[in-house]
Amino acid sequence: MPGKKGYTLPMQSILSLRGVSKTYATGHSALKDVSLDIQRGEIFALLGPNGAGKTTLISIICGLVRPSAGTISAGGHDIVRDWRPARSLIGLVPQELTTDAFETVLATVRLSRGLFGKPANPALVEKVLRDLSLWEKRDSKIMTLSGGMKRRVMIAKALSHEPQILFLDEPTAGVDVELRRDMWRVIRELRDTGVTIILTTHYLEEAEEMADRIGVIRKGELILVERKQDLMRTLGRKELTLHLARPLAAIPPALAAHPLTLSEDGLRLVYTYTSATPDGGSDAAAPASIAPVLRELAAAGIDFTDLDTRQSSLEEIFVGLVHADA
Ligand SMILES: Nc1ncnc2c1ncn2[C@@H]1O[C@H](COP(=O)(O)OP(=O)(O)OP(=O)(O)O)[C@@H](O)[C@H]1O
Repeated sequence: MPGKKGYTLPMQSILSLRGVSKTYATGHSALKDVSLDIQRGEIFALLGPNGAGKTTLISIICGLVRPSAGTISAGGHDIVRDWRPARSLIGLVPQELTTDAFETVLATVRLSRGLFGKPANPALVEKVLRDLSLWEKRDSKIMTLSGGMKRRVMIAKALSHEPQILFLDEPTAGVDVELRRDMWRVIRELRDTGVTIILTTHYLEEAEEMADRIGVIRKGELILVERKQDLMRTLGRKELTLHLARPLAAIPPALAAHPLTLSEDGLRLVYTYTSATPDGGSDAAAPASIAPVLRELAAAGIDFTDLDTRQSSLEEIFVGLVHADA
């Protein structure tokens, strides 16, 4: 994040990747020269189509897969040279449930803490379970829990050793809408306690709803990292639809310079524009960009009875990015 004088403030970055690449034994190049800084306390969403390299990236950071090149530091510790302190800062909630189904909630979360070599801390385990609304279920066997509860157990396990950075790999895959909202609330609350969150998701709505910043990965390359608002503002397109008072046979030549399309029945004119301003400034300037076309419509004698506007969703932006020259 640029400081007042425009230089970066390394103190704020809790995770730092430099030139990370991974070529699997098959010769497949799954990650190509990825550099990224994650700021303390942010929610970062990593988006990419299937096979883009998201799980590979997370697995490398969590020490499960060795990078072929590059360096990664967590909290200032190199994850290879200094793996123990680096690893203790990181919690991982994997896609698959890997917990023993016959174990109770409490036992499995306690055990996870022990696996990290941390001394028993019943008060902390209780707090984690309470925060995730699992305390009432502490003596239930995992297999008796609902899908949403099982996911919470996975989060509780990852939090049991007090990580500062939490990776969530597809936290709401296959979860119904209500549970997804519930999970979003849980994740936000975690962030509010100071945990830095990095999540991968196929649900664009999830990134749109939750993320402070978004990284898009395609074929192993991190093709874009942006604050969500900036992404939506600079790549988002707006559409102004004018409902005409009288049908038009064609767009008058005087208006040919504008990006206008006419519906087949000649009753709707659609004007597409971006809301970005030349200086990357605020949206306040955006409506000005429709003024000239409205003036010229009036001058051409085209009346309209109604108008509406819509802004593209993150989904549309993402599809555009991932499929551009793919
Ligand atoms: N152990 C491995 N050996 C060889 N190739 C692998 C291995 N693991 C992953 N790959 C390949 O690397 C590429 C990236 O896989 P990865 O699992 O990181 O993608 P992803 O973005 O997480 O996808 P998804 O969204 O489907 O989980 C894929 O082409 C995959 O087939």
